[in-house]
Amino acid sequence: MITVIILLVLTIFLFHRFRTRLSSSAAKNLPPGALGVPFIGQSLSLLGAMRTNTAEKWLQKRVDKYGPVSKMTLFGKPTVFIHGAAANKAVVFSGEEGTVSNRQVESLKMILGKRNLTELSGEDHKRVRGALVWFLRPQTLRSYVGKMDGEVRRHLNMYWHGNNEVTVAPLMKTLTFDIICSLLFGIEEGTTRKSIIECFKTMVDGIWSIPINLPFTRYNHSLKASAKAQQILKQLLKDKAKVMEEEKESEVEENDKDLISYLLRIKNKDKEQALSEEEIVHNIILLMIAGHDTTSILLTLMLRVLATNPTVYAAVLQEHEEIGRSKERGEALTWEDVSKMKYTWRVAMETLRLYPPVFGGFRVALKDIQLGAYTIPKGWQIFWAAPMTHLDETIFGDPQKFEPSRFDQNQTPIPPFSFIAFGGGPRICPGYEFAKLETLVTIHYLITQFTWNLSCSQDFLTRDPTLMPNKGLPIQIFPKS
Ligand code: HEM
Repeated sequence: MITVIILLVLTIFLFHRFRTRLSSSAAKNLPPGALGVPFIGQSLSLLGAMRTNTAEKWLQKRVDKYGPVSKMTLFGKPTVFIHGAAANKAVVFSGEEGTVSNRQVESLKMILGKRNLTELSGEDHKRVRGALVWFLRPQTLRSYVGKMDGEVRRHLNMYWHGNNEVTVAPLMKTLTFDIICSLLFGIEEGTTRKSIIECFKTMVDGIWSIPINLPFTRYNHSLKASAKAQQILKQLLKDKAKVMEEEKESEVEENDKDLISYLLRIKNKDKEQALSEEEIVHNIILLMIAGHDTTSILLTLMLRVLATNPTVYAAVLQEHEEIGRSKERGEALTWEDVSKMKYTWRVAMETLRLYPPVFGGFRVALKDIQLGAYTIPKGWQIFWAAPMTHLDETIFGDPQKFEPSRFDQNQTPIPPFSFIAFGGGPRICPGYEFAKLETLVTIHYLITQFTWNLSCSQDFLTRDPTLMPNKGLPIQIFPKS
């Protein structure tokens, strides 16, 4: 009974807020499309389509009916959906201060924490992003290749060798989570890592959900998991700060610093800690989610592509066998070895074109924006979706064909604002180089140590909320001698 009353009051309140906001936009030339039931609008229908991996078709229907710009209601907010390179340029890639800002769905903000990078704008965004980008740049990553190499080999010895069949998706999640924990945060194997992993599994579940905080909702479970993860991370920060206090500056080896120590150490011009404790914790959570739930999907889908495309498999294998021949047995890969894996990276990019792990994202209009004949009113949410542009046959001819040569820089370059698996503009993914290194090192050891066959006859993709083969991609594996 109490639940019903709460829901009723919530609905009346939201309906009122929604009506007030809409009436101020009435005079403008709004894009076509219906806003639907207040607050809910098209959210459930889109979420349903995502779960059955038919969201592209769902959006294509809108594009066919209304054109590339249309309005709807998503996750409680009036929203304009945009499609195509021109709209991507105007919104996703727009660096113009004061026109658009990033906007994540309410559930993401509350689960990741309100000081996470995707919620910050202006100077705050530059300050925090600058700190993360410094740590994720190639010059810093170079010194991590050996450690990453060690993590991948340890993982294969623990979870792959000695088995005839494995399920790829959960293993790739474990691997990428372990790499992030160890390389970025200095959280090595043990109880802290285990408790954090458990929290993250639950957190991810509620990220794209309707933000109704009642005991039975996914959103509620995710919020609780987030609170627990934040507690663990705050304690970790305290422990690191204590160690740093005791450490003499001369003992701080540049390469031994993990991202947390680095973030605790950087100072602003007044010689105060540049990032608050809350900002560090919220951004560790962001990096853990953004960094492992994306690359793990890419790796899973690459294994699927390699299992079903013998020509691509043979070319990738050749590239890695050549690199392997120049190494002593057991010798770790170097930055130079990884930079030779050009064809493999094209295969990764083509995989991301067809199956972008991040379906799309949100921005918010900071003032009225004119897009073609339509106005996007100030305060409205803007929704962009990567697969729509990636499957546009005017940009990528024969778009369903798997063709890594599209990403060969010596051939015709990809038109600007058309490949958006990593987003674009001032928000473009800062983890690109990290993801690239991790993907290439992992594929090297997988393809030189194993062959594999898909063992699930009815294999298809779902999005719940992230892209995934329905059964997690079980495969039979055969170690090479
Ligand atoms: C295949 C792997 C990955 C893909 C496809 C991917 C994709 C994306 C996309 C689409 C965005 C949104 C960009 C926008 O709004 O314009 C994003 C943002 C972000 N990604 Fe990644 N990502 C990947 C790996 C990583 C990794 C490994 C990390 C960290 C180690 C990372 C950290 C971030 C962060 C911090 C943001 C927020 C940037 C901001 O708001 O300024 N990502 N990523």
